[in-house]
Amino acid sequence: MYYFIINPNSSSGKGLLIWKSIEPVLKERNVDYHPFFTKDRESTAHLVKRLCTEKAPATIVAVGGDGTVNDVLNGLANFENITFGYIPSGSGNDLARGLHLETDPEKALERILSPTRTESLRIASVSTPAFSRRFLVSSGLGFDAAVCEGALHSRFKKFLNQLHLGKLTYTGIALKELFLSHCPKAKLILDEATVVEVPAMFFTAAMNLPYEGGGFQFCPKADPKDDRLDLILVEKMPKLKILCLLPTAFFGKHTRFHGVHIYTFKEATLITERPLFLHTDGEIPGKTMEATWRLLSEKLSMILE
Ligand SMILES: Nc1ncnc2c1ncn2[C@@H]1O[C@H](COP(=O)(O)OP(=O)(O)OP(=O)(O)O)[C@@H](O)[C@H]1O
Repeated sequence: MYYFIINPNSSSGKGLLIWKSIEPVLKERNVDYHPFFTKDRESTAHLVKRLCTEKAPATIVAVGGDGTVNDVLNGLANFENITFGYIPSGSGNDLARGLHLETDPEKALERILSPTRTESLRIASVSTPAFSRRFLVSSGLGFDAAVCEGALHSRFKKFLNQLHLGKLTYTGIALKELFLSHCPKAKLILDEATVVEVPAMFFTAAMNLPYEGGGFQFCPKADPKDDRLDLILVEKMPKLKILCLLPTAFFGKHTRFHGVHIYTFKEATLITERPLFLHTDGEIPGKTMEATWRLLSEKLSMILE
């Protein structure tokens, strides 16, 4: 049985249009399926948890952006009896980019119905004193999360999405945040062994896949099939230098800049001198002064081709 979890409002309504274009294929092919439309983060996770416990074995298919996948991931249980498929309909689409997934909805559906490659992917979590969330793509603290927070409330996002220029939302907000950003003192502890003191931190992101923020290849070697997470830490640097650095990150060439550090780890804790926004796959669960990222033992069986 296929359970489709559809965020109709992903990418300003594109999710619903995509669903309307693929549902006739399911009917035509007499596929056993059940659609659910999401409302918000909590109810999606709750629904997925119920499906995993009551309906497994099953294939759960998310139709939405990276945030919708994150909401589904946070409800998943009974991993060994669940197969996961994804039809991308977001504006950032870093999950699809990182896994080289098909983005054409009908072709993506075809792959899910007749898969030729399903792989076990590592998933990760972030814990703060106030909350915990799983993530599949990345989770960051500082500038990248402030950009996500800005995009969630952007008046221009809908307009730009309609012009298929959703990525520009992030670029515009990134420029604004760059000039507003204050870089706090921070301490990074890697695998309970290495301590890195950072006099002024621009942002830090733990990454399971190479891209975040709509195509920034911040950790080019991040791989959800290996046993480690990658982490990028960018120190405070002149704003002009950041403006030169960010475009190079689209090609993963930013790592040559002085002040950019890449680490790999199984567990890392970041402590900052004041609360900063934290994101998980582009969604903002809150602000925190302390975050611990770690790889989880559960593996997600995901249809890739
Ligand atoms: N029916 C709904 N209406 C409005 N918002 C919803 C609905 N269902 C879920 N959401 C919210 O949408 C968020 C996820 O959006 P998603 O990331 O999938 O799309 P997007 O923001 O358009 O894409 P991207 O992250 O790629 O920019 C969820 O965290 C949830 O809070």
